[in-house]
Amino acid sequence: MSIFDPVYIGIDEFGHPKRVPLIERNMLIGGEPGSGKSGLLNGVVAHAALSLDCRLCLLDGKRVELGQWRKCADVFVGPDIVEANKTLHRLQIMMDNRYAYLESCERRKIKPADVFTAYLVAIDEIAYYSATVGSKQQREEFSTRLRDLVARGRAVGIIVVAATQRPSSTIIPTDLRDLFAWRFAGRCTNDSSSDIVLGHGWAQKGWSANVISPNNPGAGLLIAESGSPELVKVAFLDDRTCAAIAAYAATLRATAAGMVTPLRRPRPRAA
Ligand SMILES: Nc1ncnc2c1ncn2[C@@H]1O[C@H](COP(=O)(O)OP(=O)(O)OP(=O)(O)O)[C@@H](O)[C@H]1O
Repeated sequence: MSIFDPVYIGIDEFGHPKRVPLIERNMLIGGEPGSGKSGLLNGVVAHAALSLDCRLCLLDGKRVELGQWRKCADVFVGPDIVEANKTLHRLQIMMDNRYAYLESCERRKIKPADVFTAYLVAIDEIAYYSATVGSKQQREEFSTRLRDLVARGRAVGIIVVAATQRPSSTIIPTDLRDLFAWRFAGRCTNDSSSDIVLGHGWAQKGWSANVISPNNPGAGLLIAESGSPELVKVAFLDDRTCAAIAAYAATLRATAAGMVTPLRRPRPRAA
């Protein structure tokens, strides 16, 4: 698999597979607790983990939402704001170096099989780092660094996929929201939370994630940069499936890095 391939996320209203291109794009996932955000986030991380042309950087304040992918990741940050800020800073330095390289080659963006690898930066619960833990200064530092990565990372292969169960204007200001090419709103507690994820005015036009049944987790409205929302049901990977994919992806990665010998088929015996 490749991170340049569209990522399978579930099915649309007609039952057709829904795939979204993620390279050179970011994704925002919002919705109330239990609406199915982790399902989508895990599906995206699974695709990236199985893509050897993508490296993973995971931030998860709860540790357990993305914890299973730890063995496939370059970096895993738990509930530690200092580590989270350090990690985003390192990504910014890498981003600047990549831009310097592109400039020197007179190129504008990453291409398949490039000299540098794409990075998926997956964050479960932006609000944990941007509004809950640490000092005001540390939270602001996190928000500023994240905004920079979302704004400038795309062309150099840095893909940010971030989830929040608190879609409010303080957590996701409009100017940050608009930088996410893909936005998914699982069930939201009111029209205004739904608009904060999808964009202002969609609830008034009849597109509100507030009308999604609480008994239908994984269903939500997906919108692309310049499109209209569409109803999708995201795929759900249970714990066992995630663990199995993560173990397989970790072996693939170790094999590609030459750390373990690939399993060979036994040779047929001579007659
Ligand atoms: N696509 C789906 N199909 C069927 N069931 C689902 C789907 N997505 C989620 N669920 C069910 O809903 C439960 C909650 O989903 P999930 O953990 O993804 O929600 P969440 O929005 O991430 O919640 P939280 O914000 O509390 O982390 C899951 O444990 C699962 O049982």
